[in-house]
Amino acid sequence: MRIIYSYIKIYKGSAVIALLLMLLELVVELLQPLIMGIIIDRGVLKQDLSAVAGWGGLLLGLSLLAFTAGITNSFFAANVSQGVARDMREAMFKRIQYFTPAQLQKFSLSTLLTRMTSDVTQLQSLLFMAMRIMLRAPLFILFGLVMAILVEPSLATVLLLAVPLLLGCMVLVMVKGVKRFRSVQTNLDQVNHRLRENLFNMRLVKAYDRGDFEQKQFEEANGPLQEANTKALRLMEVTMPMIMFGMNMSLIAILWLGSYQLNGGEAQPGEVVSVLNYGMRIMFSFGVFSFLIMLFSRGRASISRIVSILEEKPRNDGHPNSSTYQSGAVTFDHVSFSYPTRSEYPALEDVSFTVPQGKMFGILGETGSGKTTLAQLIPRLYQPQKGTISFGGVDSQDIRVEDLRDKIGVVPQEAHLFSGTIRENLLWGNKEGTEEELIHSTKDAGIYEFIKELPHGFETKIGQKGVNFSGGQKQRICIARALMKQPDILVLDDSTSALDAKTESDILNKLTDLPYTVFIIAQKISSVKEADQLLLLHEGKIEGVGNHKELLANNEFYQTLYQSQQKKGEVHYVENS
Ligand SMILES: Nc1ncnc2c1ncn2[C@@H]1O[C@H](COP(=O)(O)OP(=O)(O)OP(=O)(O)O)[C@@H](O)[C@H]1O
Repeated sequence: MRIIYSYIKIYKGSAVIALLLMLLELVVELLQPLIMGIIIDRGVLKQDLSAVAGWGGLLLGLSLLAFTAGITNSFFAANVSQGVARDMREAMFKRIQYFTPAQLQKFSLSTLLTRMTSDVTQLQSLLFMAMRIMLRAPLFILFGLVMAILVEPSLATVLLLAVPLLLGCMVLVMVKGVKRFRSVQTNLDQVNHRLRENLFNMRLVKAYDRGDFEQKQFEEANGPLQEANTKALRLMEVTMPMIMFGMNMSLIAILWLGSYQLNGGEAQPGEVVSVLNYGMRIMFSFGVFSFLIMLFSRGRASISRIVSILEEKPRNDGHPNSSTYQSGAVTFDHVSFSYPTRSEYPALEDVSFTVPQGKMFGILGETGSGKTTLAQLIPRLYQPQKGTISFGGVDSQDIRVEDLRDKIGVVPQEAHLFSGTIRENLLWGNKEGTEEELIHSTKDAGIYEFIKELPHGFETKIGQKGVNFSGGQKQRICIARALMKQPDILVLDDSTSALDAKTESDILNKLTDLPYTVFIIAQKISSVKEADQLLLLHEGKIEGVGNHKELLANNEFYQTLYQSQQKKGEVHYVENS
């Protein structure tokens, strides 16, 4: 809650004005039944028209004041609630940008989306209502009771008995409500998850004609959401009539008791009307209160989901006495790593090697052998549990993560392009990049000729997820994007897999001429054969290090791999070229 308060504090001025205006409305509301009683006793019953006009005028004036206060209160309440919601979305977005992959794995993408949209909207409504009516309803119940006691204590006893009983019921409802509304939001996560996955993979769904299956999956997520919603709202549906019944009974009791007192001359008609009026308004406040409890229960569930994102600790940016990054010479020294979700299984075990600045380092291994894991440790997306990774002799832990990543260009396994133009995508790697650099990078990535032939060249629009380009074209644009950064270290994670052998070999030849340290991960020997050094990985452990010739002569693992790939023809092109 303290975090939420720190966001509200920014709008302290508006929030205080809104609350003061709300209190003004409350005071007027509390005075209205009293004045009505006075009009009846002093004006109507005594047939004193001037008293009716005087007190009636006061009532009208106060109503106008409350009306103006209400409108102004809405304005300030909206200012605070919308401002806080905007700031919170921004803060969450910022925090997510600095999430480590482990933190991203902890919160699924769908839950992040729900939290940043639906949960923040819930909080926004809660804040608005808090400043508009949330405090007014309970305060009216409390002070309405006090006023009723002041007007006619014996009649007010009925309310004094009924109100605490009904309040107790409401608190119980609130406790249950928080749990049920939390379940609504969790189910909403599931619906968003299914929706997102389906929309992102629509082409695959169509190709496999799995529309019906997907529909079923969606219904399986949508059904529980409806059930959770119904369950949460049922609580309100049952509570409201119960409260209304309790309050109506109290009003009947007041009327009954009032008629006795009137007959006995112990109370004035105006006093009975006043207490009855307070009772009716308290009943109305209970109605508002139960709606607010629903909002509050839902809002509380949302707040805890928002806060858990904001409370995630930012990544470790290295030690305070950070050394500066020196060079692209990379050393892994007895590195072992397990993913947080599979801590018992080492994805990498005791991996040691050194790559001098400007050399090409190939990483080979069967699927699941730890190649991508190794690549992710280089820009410090994960931290190894054992061993050290150093750059130019400086421990990566001592280098500020921004400095480190600034020097590393990564082309991930999945070629992802953002919607926008080709130019925008390339400049994403280096927003200050010149036209010359764009041409250079795209030429090195073997995609310049293709872009030049497009009717709009670099200004060609890329559809969502790059739908209007082939897999190989996307891979080459992604390589060019990394080259635009002019990094010291380039990490290509199986990024040439969709290219034909000739294009692949042309690009790799270009890369050898560049002064970068290149890590190239591949499944095929042909993709990495020209590398200065090759690292063979098997189940997270090193099976050998050396160049192609050395490994072919001395390493049994490599020989077997080579022979099996030769049979499939996967190394032929480069062998013969
Ligand atoms: N985020 C993750 N959480 C838990 N385990 C993971 C995660 N990513 C990978 N692994 C596991 O770590 C091991 C190494 O995976 P990695 O992705 O590094 O293999 P790879 O050699 O790159 O495989 P491929 O060639 O198929 O991409 C595998 O057993 C994999 O199941």
